[in-house]
Amino acid sequence: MESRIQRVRDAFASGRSRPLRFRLQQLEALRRMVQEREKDILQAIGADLCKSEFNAYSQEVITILGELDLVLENLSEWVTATPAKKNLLTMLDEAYVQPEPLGVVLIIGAWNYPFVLTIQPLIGAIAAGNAVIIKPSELSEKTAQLLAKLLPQYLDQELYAVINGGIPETTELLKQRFDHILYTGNTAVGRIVMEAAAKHLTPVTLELGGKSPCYIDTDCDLDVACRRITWGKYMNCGQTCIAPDYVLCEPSLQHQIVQKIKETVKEFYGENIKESPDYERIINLRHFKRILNLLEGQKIAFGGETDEATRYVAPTILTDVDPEARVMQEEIFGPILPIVPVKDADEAIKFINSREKPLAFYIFSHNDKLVRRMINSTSSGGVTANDVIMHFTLSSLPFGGVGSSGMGAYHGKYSFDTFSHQRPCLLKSLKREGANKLRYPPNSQSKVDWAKFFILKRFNRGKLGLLLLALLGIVAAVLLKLRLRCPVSSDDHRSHGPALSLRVRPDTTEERSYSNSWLPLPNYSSVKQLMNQSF
Ligand SMILES: NC(=O)c1ccc[n+]([C@@H]2O[C@H](COP(=O)([O-])OP(=O)(O)OC[C@H]3O[C@@H](n4cnc5c(N)ncnc54)[C@H](O)[C@@H]3O)[C@@H](O)[C@H]2O)c1
Ligand SMILES: O=CCCCCCCCCCCCCCCCCCCCCC(=O)O
Repeated sequence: MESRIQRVRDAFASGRSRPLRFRLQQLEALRRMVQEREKDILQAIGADLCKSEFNAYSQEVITILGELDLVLENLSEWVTATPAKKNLLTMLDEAYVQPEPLGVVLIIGAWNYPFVLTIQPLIGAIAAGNAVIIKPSELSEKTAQLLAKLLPQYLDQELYAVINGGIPETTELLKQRFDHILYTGNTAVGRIVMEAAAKHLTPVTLELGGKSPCYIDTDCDLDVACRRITWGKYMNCGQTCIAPDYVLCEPSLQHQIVQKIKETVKEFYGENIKESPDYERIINLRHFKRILNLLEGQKIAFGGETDEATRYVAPTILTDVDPEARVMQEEIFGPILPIVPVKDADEAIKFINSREKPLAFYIFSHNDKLVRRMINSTSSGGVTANDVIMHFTLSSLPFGGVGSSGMGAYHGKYSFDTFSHQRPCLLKSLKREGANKLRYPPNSQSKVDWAKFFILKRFNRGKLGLLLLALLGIVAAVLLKLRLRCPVSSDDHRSHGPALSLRVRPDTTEERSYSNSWLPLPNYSSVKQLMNQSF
């Protein structure tokens, strides 16, 4: 494994992943791969998650094609250095921020959207000029195998490698040094990844999970709310990181919500849900049993049927759920929707804030003020009002968690930024050494005053800076002229001195040794008077 990673590192060191043209070529090749091998991709996802080709295409492939289009269209702009604002000290220099690749990036994917969760970060990492190692989830085995087969056929084989394996391989992988790790998966493993990364001081982006609450207000179109919640909760059999985990609502709404979701489930999946091509299955037996355990002792208002042989769990709703119940302690990641009654929106806010910060928060209400109040009084990775999941699809929004739901973000330009170092560059000339004496020892109050002026002074309008510089130039010229006409001795260069007291060319060797950057230094307070409050 070490030698495999070393090959990727050597390829990065060759510098060929950096030029814009190369990055665009690789991304175009990736797009070709998705288009030419679409059938294989849909079949692999389908086999892993019992997913129809339509669902695999709309939930995974569309996102990737959209991301590729966006990056190919904008990358030339993103790689361009951004000029930085300058202060008086650097007015004549060049200052800019240049994004540069980080190096070798490790992407660890999860099984629930096995294509999107590896390829979307890969797009960002390539766009930013990095070399990449991808470790797909071993639980979505078919997609993992397909990625290992396809990517080398389309991308530079040395720069971008797929390493497959389970916990032992990932553990081994995490012992190596990377320049960034993006991990998607559960919070417990997120800690393991961060700990391993800390040994090498490797920065991490952790895309984790959590219990995403959904508040339904009484002032709300319940029909629409329940349709959207049904879609987002039962899509992929509830195995979506940003699925609404549970509903908070006033007790009077509970019954109506159950009825409306029940009707929608029938509309979406038909009388026999098991037969519906749109309804997926639980990934494996371990997760199936875990979900079954969550039902124990709960009031099932709808659904609840299960079939171990096919890992089928029906769309299920639990009512009057006790906040202390097990189903309210861990992320459900399955098609079970608990409803926890709360008195009002304030109680819902308190409830949310008393728990770990979720990955998503959903609010359904006609009341725009309430929506904004709830957003402002809670914290979560992302928020969508009057819908669910959809913030994931907007690549102009950063996607990521906060607190225990993760750190860092990606998607669109945010991916590019995540995998880039924003390198500050200041290009000075070797001229104007005279002016630089202000920062060289020995220091004095006058120098401090000047430094304060140059660094702290704020100007209301941009052009005033230039005007000030011109004015300073004039002042310096006048002072220089004065000095030439009447050289005055100042024996204490640390004193403030009277107005317009001037430094003279040093006489002693000792003085010369620190003064070879000699220039007249006007007294700050006198010049300040000249400039005074006009800026
Ligand atoms: N924030 C997001 O974008 C996002 C997306 C999808 C899933 N998730 C979250 O992920 C969780 C579900 O995924 P999962 O964790 O079951 O996926 P998983 O089992 O596929 O694990 C994720 C990755 O971690 C690796 N891994 C597992 N155990 C490990 C260990 N002990 N040491 C090192 N590596 C290890 C796996 O090989 C895999 O590549 C949920 O909590 C869900 O909310 C988050
Ligand atoms: O587990 C974590 C990763 C989550 C991945 C989730 C992927 C989900 C992708 C969903 C894609 C849905 C695509 C639907 C596209 C068509 C929708 C058209 C809606 C029009 C809406 C118009 C409006 O005004 O709202």
